[in-house]
Amino acid sequence: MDWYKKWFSFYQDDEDEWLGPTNDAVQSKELKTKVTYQYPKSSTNRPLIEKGEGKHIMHHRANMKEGMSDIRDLLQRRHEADIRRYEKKKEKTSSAPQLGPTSKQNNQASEAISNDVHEVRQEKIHKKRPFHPTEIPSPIYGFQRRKKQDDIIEFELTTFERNAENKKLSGHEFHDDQDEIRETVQSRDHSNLYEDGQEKEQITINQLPNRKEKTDQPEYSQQWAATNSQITDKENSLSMKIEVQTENNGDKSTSFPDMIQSKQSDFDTETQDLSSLSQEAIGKMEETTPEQEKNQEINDDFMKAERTEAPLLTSSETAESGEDIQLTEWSIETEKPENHYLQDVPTVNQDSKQQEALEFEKNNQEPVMREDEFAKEPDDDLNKETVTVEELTDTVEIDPTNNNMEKVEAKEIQKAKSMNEHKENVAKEKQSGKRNDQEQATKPTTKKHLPFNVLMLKKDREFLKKKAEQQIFQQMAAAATETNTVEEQDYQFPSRNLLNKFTFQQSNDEWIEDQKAILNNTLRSFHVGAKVVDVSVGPTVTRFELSPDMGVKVSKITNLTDDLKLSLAAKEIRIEAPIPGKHTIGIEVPNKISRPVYLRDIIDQPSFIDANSPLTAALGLDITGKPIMTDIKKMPHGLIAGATGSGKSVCINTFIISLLYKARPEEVKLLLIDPKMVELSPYNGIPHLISPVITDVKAATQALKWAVDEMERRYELFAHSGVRDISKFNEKCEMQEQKLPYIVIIIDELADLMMMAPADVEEAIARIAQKARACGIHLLIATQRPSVDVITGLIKANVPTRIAFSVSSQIDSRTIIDISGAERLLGKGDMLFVANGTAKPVRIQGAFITDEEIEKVVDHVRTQGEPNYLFEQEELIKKSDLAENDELLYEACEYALEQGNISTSSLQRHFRIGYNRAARIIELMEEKGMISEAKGSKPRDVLMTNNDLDQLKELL
Ligand SMILES: Nc1ncnc2c1ncn2[C@@H]1O[C@H](COP(=O)(O)OP(=O)(O)OP(=O)(O)O)[C@@H](O)[C@H]1O
Repeated sequence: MDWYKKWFSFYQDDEDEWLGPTNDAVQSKELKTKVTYQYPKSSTNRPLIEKGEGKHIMHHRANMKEGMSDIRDLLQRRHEADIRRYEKKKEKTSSAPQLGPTSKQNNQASEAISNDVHEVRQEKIHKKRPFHPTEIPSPIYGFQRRKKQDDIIEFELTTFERNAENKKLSGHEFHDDQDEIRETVQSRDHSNLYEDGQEKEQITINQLPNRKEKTDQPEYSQQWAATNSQITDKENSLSMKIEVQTENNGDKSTSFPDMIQSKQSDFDTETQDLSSLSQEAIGKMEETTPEQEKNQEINDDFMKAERTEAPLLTSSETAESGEDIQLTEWSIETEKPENHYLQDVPTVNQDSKQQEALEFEKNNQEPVMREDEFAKEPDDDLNKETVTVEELTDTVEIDPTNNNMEKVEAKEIQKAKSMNEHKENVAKEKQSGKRNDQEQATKPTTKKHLPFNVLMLKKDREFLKKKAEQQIFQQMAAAATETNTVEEQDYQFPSRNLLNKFTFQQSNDEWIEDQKAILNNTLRSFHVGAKVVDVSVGPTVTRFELSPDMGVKVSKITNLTDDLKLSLAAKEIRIEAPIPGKHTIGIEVPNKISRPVYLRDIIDQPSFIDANSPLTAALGLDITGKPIMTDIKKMPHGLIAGATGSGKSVCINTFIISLLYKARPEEVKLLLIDPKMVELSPYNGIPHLISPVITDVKAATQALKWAVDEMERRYELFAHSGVRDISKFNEKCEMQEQKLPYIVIIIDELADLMMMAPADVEEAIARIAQKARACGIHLLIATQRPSVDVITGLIKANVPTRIAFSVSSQIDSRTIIDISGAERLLGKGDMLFVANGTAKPVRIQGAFITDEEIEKVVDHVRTQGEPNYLFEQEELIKKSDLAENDELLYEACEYALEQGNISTSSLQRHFRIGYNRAARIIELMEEKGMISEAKGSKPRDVLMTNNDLDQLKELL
């Protein structure tokens, strides 16, 4: 058997794949192979080399050695050729620069040699693939590199560009046709793709009416319905294929020229395109069926269609591009009677449907995009479409078998679905974009505007803020314009006859003479040299003016207050020593019969009528009977304080009614805050109001904050306008509607506000009192508790005008007007008025107004216009609640709902916040009824539901 082994081993070197019986020689070779190609020791996983591969490598090595010797020879020859060429060149430079035939031959020979060498080298190098330690083979692809996607994309892009160019040249609406077919098929549910073939047939019939039904081939319809969008892509691919075949054949025969001509006369070109597309889609679908025989038949059909293309092209002479060829050939195939798959299919509403498709196409035409921008800026969807076309082309040609076809079709279905979704999105975007066609027309290119500065600097923020505020001011001015113009035209001041007028004539001459005599006698009895020189009879008080002798101290007289009071038998006397501007000391004795002061008495006065300021307010009559009125602009803020029942509310009413008699709604706006809820409520609905009368303390606080913001806005406006105050600003305004109204904020009871939110209220009042004068915002604060915790030093220091009604103690009087005297007032409108800039108070009997009078005036004013409220109380309350809430409140509630219970410590841990904040959040949650009360050391129960959480989210 040795000869047999020798003979066998002789062939073993050449037969790489031979695996014969084992012998020593073979084993030794295999061992050598293993030793030679053992991988270096490392932790890296290496692919195993099988025995057969080792033999391959050995064989390649042997071949490589031979190849290397060849390469060496070729290199040597090439080197020699180079040397000869170099010498030739040298000779040329020295002699005539002409290339003789020999040099050309040499060059050609050398190039041929070099090419041979290069080929051989490439071949050998390709065969040789030595192990490279740094190169880790892929577990899937091994050493073979994965095909780069870029190449595919490049190819696809070039294909797309070519298609786009062809479309541009042909002017056909092929893309729209595809879209239409795709959209009609997309309306079907893709989830039942492989369930009922009959249903899919119906889909095909309904959506593409000119397509012929084929009931004996349900799988074709299934594929058609499943690959709705890919059908058109396949059409493209097949058309491309047929184009190539057409070019190669060069022989284009006409199988059905008559039928083509008849159909061309029936439909226009675009309709034919549409029908041909859909028909070809079915043809394509049929081509992708699992039956190979039918595939062959379909291929035959395509070949026939290809042959029928030639006369149409030659006759029309308009189809210049490949796309045209493609479209036309599908239209021919649609009507082809030889296609036995389509013979029995009836035509359903062909004319009407095609007409609809044509109209739809015309309506959605975008010639500018198609002609100019289509080729320049290809859409992504078109790109994707082209991708699918190429992919489908490959799959159709490569996988003719049934199993492969099914797999490919499944992949195609997935791709088609994804592409359909993309198409839908693109279609929606296009529809929305069509609304702004004109705007887009002004933008020839869709270049993105890239901001050069992406950081928002502080300067930028300030600029934007100022810009926004200016816009707000302009909007406010515009809003005021609308309301003011109407109000100015319609507003009429209330008549003075709406107020009661009483004539009170009473002679107290005897009583005055008696009181005068009593005073003189009393002073004489106390050995004080002074006598009554003048008597001033006021509405409630008569003032006797004493003129002290020389050397008599004023204090001597003032110390006799109680003695005089006793002798006069007066309820209360007040000594004003000395009377400002006089050499006399006044002793104010209450009248025996006091006379009320009505508002009409003040309003009827020429001084009030002639007053220019819209903020003129009537106060009352002084001791001498002189009407006293004040200008709120000059106050500029007032504090009204007095005991209960002293007449504060009446005083405020007279202020408001006076303003209604002097100011138009566009001139003065009122912000009424009435925690007592009943004092100022009659004024609801008048056009002078900024908001309805605010009765809630929280809303009042927010309203004061709004006033502060308004003050700040106005000052910024003045700064922009270059004026210092509101009067100058209003003078500068050319139009009435641009003028700013004065704002009078009246708080009837400050004590309530100070009890609820002392810090916020005091801060707001202080800020308004400090700055708001120039911007036309004025405060009138009334309180019945003139204690230092209500009228704080901060408020007092910024409210210069004080009105003190009767108080119970001298301390309260000092709190209000910094001097005593208010404790000696008689009440019922008896007041001490300390005007801005004056040190001495003036005793005034405040004007009185009845509720009926108020009602009449308010009714009249209400008829003059509707109020234009800037905000409602509810909004303010909501805002206040929001301000009180913590930012983490909602998240904390959510967390509590998830956990089922909540505690301060768990909030601290979860949100990483401090104890104070966590405890405040817990309190807020408890206050809102979200969680239970404290249960000692145990966590609180959660009482809220998901609905509560949703409501809380809406509120926040
Ligand atoms: N100027 C006035 N002339 C005559 N009577 C007056 C005058 N002012 C108040 N009165 C009388 O005093 C009463 C109480 O007045 P008013 O309600 O203004 O007091 P008040 O200080 O507001 O009390 P409260 O703080 O409790 O509301 C009025 O009903 C009225 O009869």
